[in-house]
Amino acid sequence: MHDGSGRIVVQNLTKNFGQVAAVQNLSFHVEPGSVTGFLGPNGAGKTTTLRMLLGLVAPTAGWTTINGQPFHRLENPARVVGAVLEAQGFHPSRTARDHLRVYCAAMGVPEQRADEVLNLVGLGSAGNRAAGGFSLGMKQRLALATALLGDPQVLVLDEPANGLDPEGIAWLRTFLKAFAASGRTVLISSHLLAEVEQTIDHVVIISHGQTRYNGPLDELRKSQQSRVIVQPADANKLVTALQEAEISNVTPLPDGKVAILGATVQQIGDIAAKAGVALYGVQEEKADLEHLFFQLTSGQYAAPGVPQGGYGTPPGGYAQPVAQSGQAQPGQQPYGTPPQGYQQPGQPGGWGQAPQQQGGWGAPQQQGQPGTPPEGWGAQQQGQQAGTPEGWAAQPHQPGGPPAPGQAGTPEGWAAQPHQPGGPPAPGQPGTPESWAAQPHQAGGPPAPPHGQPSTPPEGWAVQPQQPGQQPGGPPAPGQPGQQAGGPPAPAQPGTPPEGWATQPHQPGAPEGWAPAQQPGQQPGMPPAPPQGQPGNPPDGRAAQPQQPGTPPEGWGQPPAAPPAPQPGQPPEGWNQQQPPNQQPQQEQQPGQGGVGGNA
Ligand SMILES: Nc1ncnc2c1ncn2[C@@H]1O[C@H](COP(=O)(O)OP(=O)(O)OP(=O)(O)O)[C@@H](O)[C@H]1O
Repeated sequence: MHDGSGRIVVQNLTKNFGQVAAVQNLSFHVEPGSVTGFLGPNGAGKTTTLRMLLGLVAPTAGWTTINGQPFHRLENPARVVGAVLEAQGFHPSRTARDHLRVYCAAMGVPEQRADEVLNLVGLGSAGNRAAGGFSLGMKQRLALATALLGDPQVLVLDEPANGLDPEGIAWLRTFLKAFAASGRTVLISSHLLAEVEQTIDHVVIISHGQTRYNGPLDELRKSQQSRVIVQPADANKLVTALQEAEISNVTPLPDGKVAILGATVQQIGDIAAKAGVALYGVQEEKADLEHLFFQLTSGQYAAPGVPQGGYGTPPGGYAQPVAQSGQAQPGQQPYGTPPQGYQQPGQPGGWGQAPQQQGGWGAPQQQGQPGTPPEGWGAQQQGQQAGTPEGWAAQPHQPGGPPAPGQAGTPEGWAAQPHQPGGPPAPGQPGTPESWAAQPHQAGGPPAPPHGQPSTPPEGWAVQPQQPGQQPGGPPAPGQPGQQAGGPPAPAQPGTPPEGWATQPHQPGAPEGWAPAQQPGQQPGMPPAPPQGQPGNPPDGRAAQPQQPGTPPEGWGQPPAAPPAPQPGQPPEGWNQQQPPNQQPQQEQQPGQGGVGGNA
């Protein structure tokens, strides 16, 4: 259940990689209806922050929510968040259309959605081309198309303009503005303010993992005073006259000119005239946001010669983003026209339009009712979600696996059986399947433990004995580098299953040689089933309750009733002081199940 707000909250977020403090006590909000730029120089901590937001990396401290929920607790993530962290990993020989069809199948959206999003991002005419031959900019578009498949409410894009040509950047700008104008939320990162300046309304600037500015871009602009440079006949006389007029921020320059802050051209002209000083030239220098960006972020890998100071200080404090009101409804705003280069001939409709709601998958997002079990806690514990690609919805998996995208048999790399939740990546890629993003928590499964807090566990989670490889106070054993959240850890050795993954006969869709060590009878995403013949013998820590239609299966207690949506500054739902009833204690999690997949 989530509050449907489209709001992103990052609160006191901290991430240390050993001695490297990648993110330090970062807090900001991103509101729907606007495009927020997440800016900082290389190594500032942007990607790490986004990875924590998407449940790919466990924070050392603090928390993040989308729609009032940690990512791993979103019931239908791909309908809520579309994310692109890197536009890589496409199967090189798979066509763009087939790439998207694979995701359509797993998400349970109609196949024609693949063509819709191809057209939307201007790749309509390239749908039959193998993604391996795509340029970087085309890969960016394909990654964006993948993120849009679920018609998400929130878009999170890491350096989306990377590789785009000027026309592509202009198109992306129009697209994102229209997307936000339809009442949705857009968060884009960049290390170049100039690249996104015309796209964003709000800006969060970080450096060294810390917030330097958070607020409307206009306020940042206004905070910068213009500087007036004059060339007087007598610089000393003018400086004296200006100081007598209480304009004290006056700097004589080596070339005889005078730089003045805090006065208009007209004021300076009047004072000069009164003092009898001729002016041979007057030049007003408008505040340069790029310059300010350097000021705010200088010091972190700053190159020599980076301009320093001179334009006044940025506004004090960190302004809170302003909530938008009177926003347009989704679908109201056209997204503009993609560049001609990738336009699908003969397809005037379908793009230039906001994503349309479509029956079956485009219906308004279901809002759970307080006091009712969250989706997936019904009598049927079917439809557990496979590991989730970036921007994927936690849609029930198709029985028998995803349909073949235009090929006989199963799509390459896909198992012809329900995917194991949190199981090995499917699409035939060693390590990570293309564009897969985190889906740590399985819909309908026991809530995954929230990210750890330093020294104290997240509220609502009892202190559990530390697991091997687990961060102190953190979530269950972290994965290996290259692991996708929701997926298995990357094997340490080729051919060796990662810890917690038993070597088993190869299963279709699973990386060769290893398979999740799932217990017999265990439901995907659920704790081990009670032993046969022992009805009512629930897993440890779960209350035995008679099964009712529409209630959790036998042996499962009622899920906790949803408390009110968290307020800013408050921890998200489920982070209560007490361990919620029926939530699986951390040490009971099965390997590869639930849990945050990123390397903590
Ligand atoms: N898995 C990791 N292990 C160790 N250090 C890491 C890891 N991931 C990130 N870091 C470090 O954390 C810091 C922040 O990195 P991050 O990638 O978040 O920065 P960024 O702002 O996205 O940079 P860029 O603009 O270059 O992409 C860097 O010092 C980086 O080296």
